[in-house]
Amino acid sequence: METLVVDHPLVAHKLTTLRDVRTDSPTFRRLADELVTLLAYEATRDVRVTDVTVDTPLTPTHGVRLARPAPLVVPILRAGLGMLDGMTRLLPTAEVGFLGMIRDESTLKAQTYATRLPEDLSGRQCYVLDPMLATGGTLAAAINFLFDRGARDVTAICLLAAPEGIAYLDEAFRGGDRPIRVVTAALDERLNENGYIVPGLGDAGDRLYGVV
Ligand SMILES: O=P(O)(O)OC[C@H]1O[C@H](OP(=O)(O)OP(=O)(O)O)[C@H](O)[C@@H]1O
Ligand SMILES: O=c1cc[nH]c(=O)[nH]1
Ligand SMILES: [Mg+2]
Repeated sequence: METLVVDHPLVAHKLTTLRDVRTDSPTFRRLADELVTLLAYEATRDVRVTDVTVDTPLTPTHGVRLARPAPLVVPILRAGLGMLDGMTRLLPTAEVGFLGMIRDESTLKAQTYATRLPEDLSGRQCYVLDPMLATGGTLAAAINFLFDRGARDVTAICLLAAPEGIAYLDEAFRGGDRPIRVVTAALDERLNENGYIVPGLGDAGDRLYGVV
């Protein structure tokens, strides 16, 4: 598994305000949206393209367009929804599938409450969106859903990741024949006793959408 921590002053600047406990929901939503676009620029570095010819006003020239089938973007509800617009702005031809997952806060195990994905993902490049990679249980389950349907490779875009979650994914998918990448704005210190990322930013879903 490959992990890329995007090292860029604009990313660090926006992440600092995102972490700030005084940042309100509207600002948090805007920053999450902006951050995902910056992370997506790096995350899509290997997106498949096909060669084309295009006519400029002066002459035909070579170019590329996104290959078919189009990539699939999969936000993990609820918090991952806050990253969808920022991603599709960069990849407008992508299709979108949905996974609804919630972590049981006493066992820290992920439960799936909604699945809306294409049946056949053979050969598809997939981009999973979830702001928080904590224990890694949620993302591992999501990646298994995609691989079970034939996805070719999976890139997860996370605003924050914990070392424990990276290690869990590395172990869970070791020796697999399909690539996995995690692109994140920061690799934080650790998980606390409640499974929250430290220093983190708290509960991403609650900060985006309120406590429900
Ligand atoms: O790596 P893990 O330990 O599995 O934890 C990470 C998950 O926890 C959060 O979702 P949550 O369960 O709070 O659901 P929500 O998006 O509805 O708030 C987060 O958005 C991830 O999906
Ligand atoms: O720190 C964390 C861990 C899991 N989910 C969150 O929203 N935040
Ligand atoms: Mg939550």
